[in-house]
Amino acid sequence: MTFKIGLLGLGTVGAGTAQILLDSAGRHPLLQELEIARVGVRSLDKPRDIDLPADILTRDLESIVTDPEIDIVVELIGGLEPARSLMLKAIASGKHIVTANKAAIALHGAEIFTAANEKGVYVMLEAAVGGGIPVIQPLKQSLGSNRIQGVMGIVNGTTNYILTRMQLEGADFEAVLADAQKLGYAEADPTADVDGLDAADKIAILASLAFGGRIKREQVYAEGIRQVSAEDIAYAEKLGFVIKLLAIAKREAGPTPQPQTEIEDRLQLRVHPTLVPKQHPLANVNGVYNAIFVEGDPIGQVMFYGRGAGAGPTASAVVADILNVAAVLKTETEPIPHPLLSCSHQHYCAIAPMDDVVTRFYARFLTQDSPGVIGELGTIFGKNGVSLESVVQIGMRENQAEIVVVTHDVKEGNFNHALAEIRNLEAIVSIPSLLRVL
Ligand SMILES: NC(=O)C1=CN([C@@H]2O[C@H](COP(=O)(O)OP(=O)(O)OC[C@H]3O[C@@H](n4cnc5c(N)ncnc54)[C@H](OP(=O)(O)O)[C@@H]3O)[C@@H](O)[C@H]2O)C=CC1
Ligand SMILES: N[C@@H](CC=O)C(=O)O
Ligand code: NA
Repeated sequence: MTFKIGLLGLGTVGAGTAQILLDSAGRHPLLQELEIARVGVRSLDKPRDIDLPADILTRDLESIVTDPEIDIVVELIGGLEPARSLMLKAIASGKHIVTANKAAIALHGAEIFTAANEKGVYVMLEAAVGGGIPVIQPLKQSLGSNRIQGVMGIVNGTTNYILTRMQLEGADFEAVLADAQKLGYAEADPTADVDGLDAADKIAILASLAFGGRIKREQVYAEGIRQVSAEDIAYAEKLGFVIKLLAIAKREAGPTPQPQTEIEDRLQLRVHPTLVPKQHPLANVNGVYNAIFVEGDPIGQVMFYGRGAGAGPTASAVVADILNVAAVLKTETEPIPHPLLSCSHQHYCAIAPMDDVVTRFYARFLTQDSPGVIGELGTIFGKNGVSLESVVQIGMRENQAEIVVVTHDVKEGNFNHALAEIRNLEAIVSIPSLLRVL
């Protein structure tokens, strides 16, 4: 039996995928039944390292997604359009989809999965989160018996690379970003990565799978790493933390669900730089590596670690998805959505507003060097129900006292009330940093 693949895109991940498909020796035997039938690209003249017959390349991607010969469309062009329309057209033509496109799935997943379920086809997306790290299928299948309490991860390699170098070299964000761009680790337009938008797409997808409901992408709070300074990294280090961009999806403690009832708990969904205790497993995930830390009942804690990007690792996940679909097509005469491969969520998850999120905070204040400032800060925090874990004044910066505070768990709304009052204190010159603490 041969399964015909229509590959949309022959860039980093597309070429990596083609490379695996053309070199099946020593891999799963089912690979020998996969054939790259057609490849859609933007430019036919571009020199390519991959050896494919010229006549299978085309700029007419619509003709691929409607080609009756094609069984599986592999979307690796990226971006929202025409990726979304091409996937929908492929589904309407009865094709199964494999994609690495977290942006299109995070924003248009509901539309795409509804169409796929109506048509009885699969949409597979292992490569969309954590690149080659198996995390989508584990959430769908291997962890299916668990009640998931939280999913939290370092899911953006670019920002982890930048933060790791800032940590090691004591360098500032802008300098490391410029160097990362020169070395090809960060894209020319780094917005989606450094502003946390890529991580927000990914946590929206993970949360949907972990908590069994749809997520409105605009409800994911996203804060990037531009404001993280060398000073904060140094203070964090002294206090026993490293700073990481974490993507967090957490079930807010609610009543234990009764058998047969839907869980109506709210979710926290947020991406922001976070002070992570050095002994936490995520604190030791460095460079371009990604890791996803899951807590479930009864499994407890489990962490998935590896390369979140790059041609080979990402293509590893793409081809695994193709194999999963091919395996199902081989054994089912009439494809019906396989309950562990398809996505049948209907309801939207309730998301807690950020003001209700309970977390610890790190705040750095520059103040006049006058007596009683620490006392005034303490009084305002206390009045607003913010309990302090530590207050340190290590040094002076340009004739101003630098005071660093770490709170105990506090409702974000209460913390913000306290800050509003603190800003009005005469002795406060500025509040250069506010970061959350794990
Ligand atoms: N790169 C990575 O490490 C990772 C990427 N991803 C995701 O994988 C997907 C692909 O990324 P990547 O391989 O890096 O992207 P590239 O930019 O390297 O490749 C994109 C490919 O799509 C083709 N293409 C783009 N737009 C069109 C269009 N409108 N019509 C026809 N062809 C088009 C390009 O054609 P041409 O070659 O002619 O220019 C190119 O072959 C994205 O969704 C990305 O987010 C996910 C995880 C990691
Ligand atoms: N830009 C992403 C790569 C793909 O998901 C990252 O830096 O992690
Ligand atoms: Na993955």
